[in-house]
Amino acid sequence: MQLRTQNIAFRYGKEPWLFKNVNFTVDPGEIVGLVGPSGYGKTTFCRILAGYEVPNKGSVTLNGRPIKSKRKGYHPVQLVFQHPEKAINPRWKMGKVLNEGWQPDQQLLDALGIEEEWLTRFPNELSGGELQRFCVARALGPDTRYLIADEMTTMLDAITQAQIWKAVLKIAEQREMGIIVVSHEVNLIQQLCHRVIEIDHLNT
Ligand SMILES: Nc1ncnc2c1ncn2[C@@H]1O[C@H](COP(=O)(O)OP(=O)(O)OP(=O)(O)O)[C@@H](O)[C@H]1O
Repeated sequence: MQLRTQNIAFRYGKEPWLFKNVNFTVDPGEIVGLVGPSGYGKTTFCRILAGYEVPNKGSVTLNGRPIKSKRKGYHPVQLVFQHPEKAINPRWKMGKVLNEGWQPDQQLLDALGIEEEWLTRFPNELSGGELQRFCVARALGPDTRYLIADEMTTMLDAITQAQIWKAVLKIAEQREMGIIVVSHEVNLIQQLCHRVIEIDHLNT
């Protein structure tokens, strides 16, 4: 199930083009780094892959079929970004947040260090790192074929970062899930990725 963009171009409204003619592929089980200066469109590109934005031109396909919009059911390309507090309904208790798209099993909760007592709390009663574990669990449903980690662990301490990546990599290997890692942390990218693409080079 290859994830592929063909000749995609995108701009916000009448702003200048952020990118044009982008051809990009990720294979199942592959871990690809996406790096580049701030403001060059990495997050926007990820949002297109995950169906949150529609490109002005070109197509995004999974296994040769056009990818559906985020609004229509569980999306096979899941995006986890830097700010979990913006991705979680503040009025829901964490148990409900966790089971929004699927029901993660105890093994995954343990691997991500999610504690039972957190499930009855509201999001504002947890730390950013604790909340991010829920966002990761939520994104790892059985129908996830690709995970996009957009600065996913940037705000976390080294131990939490390692714990989360260990759990994610194990699942990715078991399921042949592809991962796109966006990060400004060179060490993290070097450690995790099979290949690295610079956003500048997406256009060439
Ligand atoms: N909703 C929006 N409407 C208009 N312009 C936007 C919108 N979202 C982002 N932009 C602009 O598009 C450009 C690319 O933003 P994007 O967040 O994709 O970059 P990035 O490479 O991920 O940056 P960073 O590394 O800082 O996260 C920026 O100039 C940004 O200001």
